[in-house]
Amino acid sequence: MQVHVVEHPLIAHKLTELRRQETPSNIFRQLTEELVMLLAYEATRNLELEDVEIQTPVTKTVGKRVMRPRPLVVPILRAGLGMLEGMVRMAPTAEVGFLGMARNEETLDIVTYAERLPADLTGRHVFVLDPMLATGGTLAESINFLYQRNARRVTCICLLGAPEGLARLEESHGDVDVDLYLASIDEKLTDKAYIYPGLGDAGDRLYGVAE
Ligand SMILES: O=P(O)(O)OC[C@H]1O[C@H](OP(=O)(O)OP(=O)(O)O)[C@H](O)[C@@H]1O
Ligand SMILES: O=c1cc[nH]c(=O)[nH]1
Ligand SMILES: [Mg+2]
Repeated sequence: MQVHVVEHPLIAHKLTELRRQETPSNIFRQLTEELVMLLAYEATRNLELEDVEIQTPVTKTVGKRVMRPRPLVVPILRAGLGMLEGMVRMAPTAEVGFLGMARNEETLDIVTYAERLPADLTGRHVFVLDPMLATGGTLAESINFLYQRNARRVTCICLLGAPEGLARLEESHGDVDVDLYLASIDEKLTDKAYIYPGLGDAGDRLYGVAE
């Protein structure tokens, strides 16, 4: 797995505002979208291109477009949904699939409660969106799900990661080419498996308290 922490003054500034406990949901959603756009610029750097012939007002010429099959963006519900709009604005040819996963906060087990993905992902470059990589259980489970559908190239975009989660991802998925882009690797996990210093529960901060 290749890990990329994207260092940029705008990312550092926006991330600090996102972490603040007093940042309200509407601003939290806006900052999340902006951060994803900045991360997506880096995370899509290696998208493959193909030639396309076009007509400008002056002449015919050969330009570039993102190679087919189209990239697939997969937000992990709920919190990953907050990253979707920024991502598809940056990658307009992408298709979107959905995975719904929730971490049981007592056992930390992952429940997959929804899926709407193509049956065969052979040859697709898949971009997984989830703001938080804590224990790594959710992302490991998502990559495993995509692997079962024949995906072999997966780029994960997260806002925050914990060292424990990164270590867990490093151990798995030898057969999948995984790139991970993050705005920050935080210090550690708390005893309740929250990212420290973190930003709290991303899903709740985006959408309100679950249950
Ligand atoms: O690395 P892990 O330990 O698996 O934890 C990370 C997961 O926890 C959060 O989702 P949550 O389960 O809270 O669901 P939600 O998005 O619906 O709030 C977050 O968005 C990740 O998906
Ligand atoms: O810090 C954390 C850990 C898991 N999920 C979150 O939303 N936040
Ligand atoms: Mg949550």
